[in-house]
Amino acid sequence: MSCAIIPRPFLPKYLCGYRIITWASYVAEQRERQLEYRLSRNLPHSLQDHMNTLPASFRDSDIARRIFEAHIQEAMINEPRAPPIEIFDNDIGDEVTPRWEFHYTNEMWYGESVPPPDIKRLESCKCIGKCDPKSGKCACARRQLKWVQRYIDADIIPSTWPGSPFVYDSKGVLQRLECPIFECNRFCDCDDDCPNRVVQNGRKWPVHIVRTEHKGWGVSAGNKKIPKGSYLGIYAGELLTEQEGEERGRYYDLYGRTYLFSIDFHHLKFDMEDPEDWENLYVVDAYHAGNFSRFLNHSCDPNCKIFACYIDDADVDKPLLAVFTTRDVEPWEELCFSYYGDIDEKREEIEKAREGGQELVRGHAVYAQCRCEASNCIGRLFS
Ligand SMILES: C[S@@+](CC[C@H](N)C(=O)[O-])C[C@H]1O[C@@H](n2cnc3c(N)ncnc32)[C@H](O)[C@@H]1O
Repeated sequence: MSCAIIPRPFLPKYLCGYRIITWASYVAEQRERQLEYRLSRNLPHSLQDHMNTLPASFRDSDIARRIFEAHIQEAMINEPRAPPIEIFDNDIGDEVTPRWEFHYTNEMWYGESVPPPDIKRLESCKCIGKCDPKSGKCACARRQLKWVQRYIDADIIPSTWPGSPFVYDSKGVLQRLECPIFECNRFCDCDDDCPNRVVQNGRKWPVHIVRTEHKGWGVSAGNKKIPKGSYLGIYAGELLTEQEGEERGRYYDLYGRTYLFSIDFHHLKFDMEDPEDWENLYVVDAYHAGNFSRFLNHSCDPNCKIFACYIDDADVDKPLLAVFTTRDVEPWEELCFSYYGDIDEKREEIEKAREGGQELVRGHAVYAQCRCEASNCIGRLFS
């Protein structure tokens, strides 16, 4: 614990009547303040409302497409190195833009009864410049290693690992494709270009929103190959309690389209005697608010995955959902993740049910035929 900052009462110091402000005193004060965060009840909707009053001929015009792209660009203010996102005209279907039904945002919007980010309990490192994960002194490296170790103990990942305790290499490429990610945070002493700051520094790879043949809108890579382990963006949206997610889910199921993501990562169940007893606390809903990642379709042979990523909230139940590639992606290839999490586990579950004479088919519109076209497709969505 020698490097972790442990919150303690902070007593300001004075010199000749002037208050002395140091980085340590600044951090101590900031910890006592509430981090500004967005409330889902304040989601803007005037642009969508306005567009929806205009005739369909305008909404289906190139001007509408440009307005949508400008709306996206506006939300990219915290991603200075992110290439612009185009709504790609690939001549599939009639829609020129996605429906004007959501606010484009890269942020999380907190729903009713969701606690604000817990910054008081954040552990932070005291590294100078870039963190040296092998020094043994970096509190963030030690915290990451502690979680990696739990995966090793649970036999989920091999115990031999030639890399550093961080899950990223020195260029910010994700090396460990199984564990949650613990990045350095706002109270760490290290620089902004520390190799343990990737998600917080934003997307760098080009992606586009495209029409697909059978799955509505989707996301494709741009004109560059994207290497395995590259960060693409967070699955942004409203952070809701499980109860609210369930209520909304009932409508989405009937409607046949859902943007709900349950925060039920493996590591959250580690302390449970029986993981079946575990109860989900939060979900992310990208229906009314979200970014390009709300258009990521499901594939039974995915090239992306969503990882739990912790930055400025010490509450382990409220990670950011960070999308990374899990293999090299060709230029213009569609980007997809598995809506089932571990698709092989799901495949086994379906096989077992079939052997037992059961079919896991449910009634609502959302349990549709999977159109991912993978050779090992399991056949249905959300079954
Ligand atoms: C998170 S949204 C993805 C974006 C969506 N395609 C759109 O146009 O907004 C999830 C919905 O996309 C469709 N979808 C995603 N993956 C699919 C697949 N493999 N096969 C068929 N439909 C899919 C389903 O309607 C699903 O409810």
